[in-house]
Amino acid sequence: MSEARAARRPGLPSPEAGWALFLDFDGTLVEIAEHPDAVTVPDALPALLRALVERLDGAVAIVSGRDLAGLDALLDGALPAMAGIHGLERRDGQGRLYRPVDHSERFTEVRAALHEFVETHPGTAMEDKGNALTLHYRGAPAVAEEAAAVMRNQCAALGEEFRLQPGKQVLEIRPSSHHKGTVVEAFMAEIPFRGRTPVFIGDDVTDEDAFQVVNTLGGHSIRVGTDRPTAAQYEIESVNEALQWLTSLARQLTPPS
Ligand SMILES: O=P(O)(O)OC[C@H]1O[C@H](O[C@H]2O[C@H](CO)[C@@H](O)[C@H](O)[C@H]2O)[C@H](O)[C@@H](O)[C@@H]1O
Repeated sequence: MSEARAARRPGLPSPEAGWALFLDFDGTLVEIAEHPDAVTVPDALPALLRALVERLDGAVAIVSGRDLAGLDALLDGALPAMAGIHGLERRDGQGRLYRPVDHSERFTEVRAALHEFVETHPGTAMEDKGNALTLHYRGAPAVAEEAAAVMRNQCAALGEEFRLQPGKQVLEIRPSSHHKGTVVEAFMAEIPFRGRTPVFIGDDVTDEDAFQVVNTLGGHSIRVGTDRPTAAQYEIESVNEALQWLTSLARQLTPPS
């Protein structure tokens, strides 16, 4: 999906008990760090997420590019509903796991090429998620164009079933079949999300697919960051602002009696 600019709305939407809340992870709930393993999860975050799950009758999901195992470890298993690798793995509100495709065997040559690239380009790193291969260059920003050329060539060799997903100093090759927009659609077709108003908060290019689906469904899309055009209807400045808003949301929604 392309990045369309949405009509910007002032402030943020007023909390409603009928919301279904979808949250990106890196750059939204935690600050970006030098390396994926170096993120600091705020001490209060797992408890905040559990409170939101309680207040919204379970209709809260993390929708991330990371894998589920990594997210569970970072968030102390706070949430039943989560999607990892941009929807290539998904756990529903009842804890059922979906892994709709398994293309990991298709990556043998790409894996080898990326191993060679990171060995010869200090500061770069490869993240192997099985169904997606990620090349990080935050530690070597000067190689951005070279990294992009390698990833473009490798992705093209795999064919149209695969797409190259850029992100914050990261490039990822993954199947085109699933993205954050299809994740939101899948959750919204199921209890406890069905019939609610979707609200998505994210920061990166990969979140644009979800913003567009949420806009189409009559929900609220919120981007963390103001540095580029976005399909999101609302913008906030920072992770800190996102966490403060979520904290006030949990306070304003009535706890079950
Ligand atoms: O969809 P998200 O939850 O935002 O995940 C997107 C990617 O996040 C991670 O990479 C990003 O965060 C790292 C830690 O702050 C940072 O070092 C890196 O430069 C960022 O691109 C994660 O490692 C990726 O697998 C996710 O796809």
